[in-house]
Amino acid sequence: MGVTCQALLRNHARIWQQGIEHPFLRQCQQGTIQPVQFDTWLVQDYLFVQEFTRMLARVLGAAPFHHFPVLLNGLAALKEELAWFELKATERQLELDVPQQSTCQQYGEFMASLCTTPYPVQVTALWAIEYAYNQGWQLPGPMPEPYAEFAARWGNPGFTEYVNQLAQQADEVLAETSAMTQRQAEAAFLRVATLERDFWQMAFSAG
Ligand SMILES: Cc1ncc(CO)c(N)n1
Repeated sequence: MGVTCQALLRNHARIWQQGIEHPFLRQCQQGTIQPVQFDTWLVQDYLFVQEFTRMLARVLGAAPFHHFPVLLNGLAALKEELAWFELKATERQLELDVPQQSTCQQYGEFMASLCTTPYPVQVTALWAIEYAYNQGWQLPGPMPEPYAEFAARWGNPGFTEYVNQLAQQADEVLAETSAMTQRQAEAAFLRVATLERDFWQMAFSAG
């Protein structure tokens, strides 16, 4: 049996769950997260999205042409998302010109390293990164203010549809690739799950 996105989730359910379920998200849903924790996440995630945008641009550069529409939609959405982060930071009076914390830096280095891997590995990692936030922000259930719009950003049906399209594109190329590349895609998936857990923990430990 070849690797598919569903198979990765099934075979690594526990480590995946650790990447998408965290006290940080639970406490957002309960309204008990501390401002310093939330603000640390907000600023570091803005820095993350800058690196993630670079990654998506490189994935586009490696993609077959018929995958362009979905990836270009993703890039356009990130343009809007970066501006939204800047607005949220202004509202909360947060300084965005700060260093990346170690976990954010490690995540950035991982995303940069993907450019030397075959496209099926890159698109699997891309799907996993987006699906982690899609599930992570959705699973706790509706969030109270001021967190509702954060949950809606990654939990909304349009974003869910985008993530499903990424899974389809990943599955298509995974089916045609070598066993070695499939193993590399699996390793990238596991690395995303671990980095996601670490990223929540980084913010949760702030203050
Ligand atoms: C840490 C992290 N993972 C994923 C995304 C996007 O899906 C994000 N904004 N931040």
